[in-house]
Amino acid sequence: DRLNRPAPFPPGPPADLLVGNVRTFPAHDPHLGLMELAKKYGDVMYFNIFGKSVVILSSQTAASDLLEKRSMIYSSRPRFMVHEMVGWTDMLSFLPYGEQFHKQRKLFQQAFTRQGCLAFRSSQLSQTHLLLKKIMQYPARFEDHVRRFSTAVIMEITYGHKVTSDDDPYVNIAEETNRILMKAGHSLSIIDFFPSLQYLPSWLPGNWFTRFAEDAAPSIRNMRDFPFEQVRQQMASDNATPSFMAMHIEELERNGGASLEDLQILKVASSQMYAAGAETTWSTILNVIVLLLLNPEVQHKAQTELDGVPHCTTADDIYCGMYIPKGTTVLANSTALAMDDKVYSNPTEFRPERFLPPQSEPLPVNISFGWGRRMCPGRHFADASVWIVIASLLAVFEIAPRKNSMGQDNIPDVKWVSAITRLVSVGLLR
Ligand code: HEM
Repeated sequence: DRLNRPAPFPPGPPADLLVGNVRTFPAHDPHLGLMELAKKYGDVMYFNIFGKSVVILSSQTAASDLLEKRSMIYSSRPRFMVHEMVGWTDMLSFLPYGEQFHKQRKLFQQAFTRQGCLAFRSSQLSQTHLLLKKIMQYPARFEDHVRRFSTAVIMEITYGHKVTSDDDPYVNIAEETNRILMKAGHSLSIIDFFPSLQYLPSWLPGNWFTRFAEDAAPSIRNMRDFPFEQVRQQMASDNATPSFMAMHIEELERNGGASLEDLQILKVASSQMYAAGAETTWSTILNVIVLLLLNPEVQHKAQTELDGVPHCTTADDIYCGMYIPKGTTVLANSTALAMDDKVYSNPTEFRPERFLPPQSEPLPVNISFGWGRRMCPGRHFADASVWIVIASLLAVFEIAPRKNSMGQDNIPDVKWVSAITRLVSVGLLR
């Protein structure tokens, strides 16, 4: 096999005979473990996990060279069996590079251009006002208010639905889907390596994925069908509020009618909006609040960005003399990129002015929003949500720890947990 390879694999820890790097791939806090390993093995590291190739990129140069400049062949996604079992493979985030990917991505790109996002500004502003009011009334529950803000904005722009109560059917359905998404995760599980395990009966101990798939499928169908039916009914009775879904249905009808396939793609793309846009936005806002509160001791613990969403290659490639085979899972480790002291001076220090002249350190746009043809299509919208909320909070409130009975600052013990993003664990700030 080694003789047939056009170049050696990138360097990486030694592999065991059958299982490859299963023992040497960091299992806990992989973003930190991989950052350590990169010091020894370099910016482009190779792992073999049960025969599957995984490449970890640990510098902005390598990530940009491959995921941006060669995005023609680095823009697919690895297959996740758990997603296939719950019927989730048609969601843009998980689609392999190809026709379906282009169709769905186009819906996002049409709606979320820098200019197009202005249509959503009034919803972002009115929800921000509501957020400020809620924080004023119940400051101890600010995490709940921020979560509610992100969800409400997404529901309003996607379906034209205004969230008015804590027991909102759209929110309940969306939170149920979020729970499923968090459980399914973005990482490979044992059935990705041994797909036949999916056919084992669900009662078998350890076979959580079959039971999970059975439980999750109805919620996912509901998340797609319920809001769609509501918008269709509102459009039929002429009282639909402008939204991503209504806008695309109108456009399809103007262009000669919507086929069942068009409508299915639209339903899936709309339901993806909550999955991709809610937690990412609230965790970014909460992390900034916590950084402002705790500055300067603990900031290095926070990672507002995703730990990285895996890409997958669709052709063999050679990079700097290293062979990266077709079908390799390629992941840029955001933590290693953000903490690179060749790019950022004292990277663990929370110093936002580092991005302004005279230092003008590079903005971490790709670290936060991803790369090449898979870069986050909601980035202009998300950027505006975070900016409006943080600027408004700073204008109205002072973010400071509460005092204890002795009048001293009660510094909370903040922990970050891994979900879609790494986020402040809910409840710890109360
Ligand atoms: C602060 C908030 C957000 C952050 C940090 C964020 C970050 C990301 C990242 C890192 C990716 C993966 C890119 C890659 O594979 O290279 C992604 C994908 C995606 N994001 Fe966002 N995002 C945010 C908000 C949003 C919002 C509000 C929406 C929708 C309105 C959205 C829609 C999507 C979609 C649909 C994808 C999948 C794209 C694809 O696979 O082609 N995101 N996002």
